[in-house]
Amino acid sequence: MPEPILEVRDLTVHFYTYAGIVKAIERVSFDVYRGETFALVGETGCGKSVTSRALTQLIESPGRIVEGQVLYHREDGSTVDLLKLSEEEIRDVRGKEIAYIFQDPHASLDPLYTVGYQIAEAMVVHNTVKDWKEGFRKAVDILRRVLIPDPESRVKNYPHELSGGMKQRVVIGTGVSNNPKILIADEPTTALDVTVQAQILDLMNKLKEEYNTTVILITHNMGVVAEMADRVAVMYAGKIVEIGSVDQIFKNPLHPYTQGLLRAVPNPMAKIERLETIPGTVPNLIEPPSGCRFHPRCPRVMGICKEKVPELKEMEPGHFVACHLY
Ligand SMILES: Nc1ncnc2c1ncn2[C@@H]1O[C@H](COP(=O)(O)OP(=O)(O)OP(=O)(O)O)[C@@H](O)[C@H]1O
Repeated sequence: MPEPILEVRDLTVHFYTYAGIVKAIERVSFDVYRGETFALVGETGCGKSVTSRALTQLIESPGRIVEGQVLYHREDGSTVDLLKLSEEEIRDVRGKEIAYIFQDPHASLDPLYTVGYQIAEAMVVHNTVKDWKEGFRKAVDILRRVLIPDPESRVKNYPHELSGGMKQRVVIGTGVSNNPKILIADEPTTALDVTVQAQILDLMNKLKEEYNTTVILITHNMGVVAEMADRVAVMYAGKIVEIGSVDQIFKNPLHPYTQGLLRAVPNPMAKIERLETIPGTVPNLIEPPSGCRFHPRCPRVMGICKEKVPELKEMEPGHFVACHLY
């Protein structure tokens, strides 16, 4: 049996805005297993980023409500609910045990400091090195680890002296500097050129193998999922509609939304019929559709879909779907 490192239960995030309450994610539940790459996929605005940020209390808007549980199982056998930790405790978890890589490397690095300083700082702040001197020495090793050529001189560069791909390598290096147990990568390659994207994905796979890090990958790109992930959760309008292994999702997608997503990408593994698009647009999350949130766009909609919210059901071992068809 795979061992969960995270158990997310009924995670809900609402934002109070002038226009109304945005129900960004609603009772989202999933497990992440130790050492796997778990992908969260779905269209823009479906709640991938909110979910990943909520895991470590990174939702900072003043009018937000966060409910549910995020159980984190440490290697020593202890378990904590990350949503219950104090600000100081969760700050220590972030960066040390659970690190983030965000989409835009330009925004993740401070233009005023050298890359060596920024990598060293991540270690000094969390006391994983004894002083700045050790931090700078390790920063060179980290640049080497993320395959930056000539790390001894690059460590003294400012971010503007590096290409986009190199910057994202530095961001990844900062992320892994404290050997985190979980790395949360939110669209880590979206802002980069296609050729550089492949290199960054290769690098992440290599680091994951080397350090047995668990990776949570946020992406809207099913091609990236096929290449990187072990398991996948498909999100639609703030709900998880399907969870399964990459094979289950690509070879036997059950939810009409998952089937639509796969049709939208060239996908040699899928056996499904190819239609061109999913008609319609993503719903407004202030007044989401009743019942199944996908029903207004669903080609197989039935009467019950408008009335009843479908729960996730296990259709084969490890393959869950929330759809009234099943
Ligand atoms: N601070 C906020 N206040 C109000 N609504 C918000 C806030 N942050 C996010 N949302 C809303 O929550 C929903 C989910 O957003 P989220 O960023 O998680 O989507 P996403 O799937 O990650 O999209 P993308 O791929 O574009 O990043 C969206 O409707 C978004 O507008």
